[in-house]
Amino acid sequence: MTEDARAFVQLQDVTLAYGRGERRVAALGKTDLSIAKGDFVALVGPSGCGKSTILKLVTGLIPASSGWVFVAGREVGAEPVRVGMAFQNPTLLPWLSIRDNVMLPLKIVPPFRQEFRAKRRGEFRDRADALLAQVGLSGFGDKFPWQLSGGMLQRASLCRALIHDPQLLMLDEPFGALDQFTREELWGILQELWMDRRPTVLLVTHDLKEASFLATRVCVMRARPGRIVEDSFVDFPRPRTIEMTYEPGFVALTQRLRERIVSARGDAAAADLQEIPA
Ligand SMILES: Nc1ncnc2c1ncn2[C@@H]1O[C@H](COP(=O)(O)OP(=O)(O)OP(=O)(O)O)[C@@H](O)[C@H]1O
Repeated sequence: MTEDARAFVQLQDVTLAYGRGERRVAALGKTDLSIAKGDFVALVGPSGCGKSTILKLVTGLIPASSGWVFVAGREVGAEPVRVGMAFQNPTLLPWLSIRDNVMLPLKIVPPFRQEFRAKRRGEFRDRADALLAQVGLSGFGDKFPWQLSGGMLQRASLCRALIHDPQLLMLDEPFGALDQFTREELWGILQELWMDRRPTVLLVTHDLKEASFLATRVCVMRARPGRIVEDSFVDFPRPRTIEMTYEPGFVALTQRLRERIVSARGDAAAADLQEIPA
């Protein structure tokens, strides 16, 4: 094992199988992935190729079947790392106001939790309101989740993911349930938040335009077993705009990613056929 000292997240020779015996599913074949601090990496690929599995391994939710996962220079789980998460479903607590939902990580995560009682009506409240304003939700802090639209809830969910200045931001299809206009608006907001704070981001998405707009690197995966088959740098200047997504270079990138995914699907199907005895 050789650890990459510059990497903030590193998967080395990692494999992951769910279940045992007849129920065993080889979700991730031998995988290496190195992500520098402050990088924004998107994982794309067909359903079931192991994208969410990589997120779970990096957050330490599941242990690797073999290999090593390092975060911040230590084996995952050895040292607490501040992680922020957002999913397709915003999962805000219905009985809390939007502001209290956003402040939730400050109540739970050290070192903030020790100061929560003292600062919840002052500094922490201001911090939540400033973030809500940055995503266009000024004045909505006292509302409850049922009073907001899907796009507004997802903005609040991004605030909750970022309130405790996470070192790692894990996003699993955060905009998957939104209409195209709201989604594009939120790409701009997420890009701005990332440029301001520079957490290390891992984004899982099925939307190749979203991956190319937001990420500095796009990793294409294939299924059965899951592996990374291509790792592309995206060097369009920032801040990126929606207009840029219609430019030839951008369109060519998304087309190439699409072709790579389609051909990887073919490879996977061929691998499956080889595994079936004649
Ligand atoms: N808890 C589990 N138990 C058994 N198999 C699982 C479990 N979680 C995932 N799998 C299987 O592991 C493989 C990879 O799943 P994973 O959720 O990582 O894929 P994904 O690329 O995120 O898929 P999607 O794009 O559909 O969300 C799939 O074949 C899936 O069915």
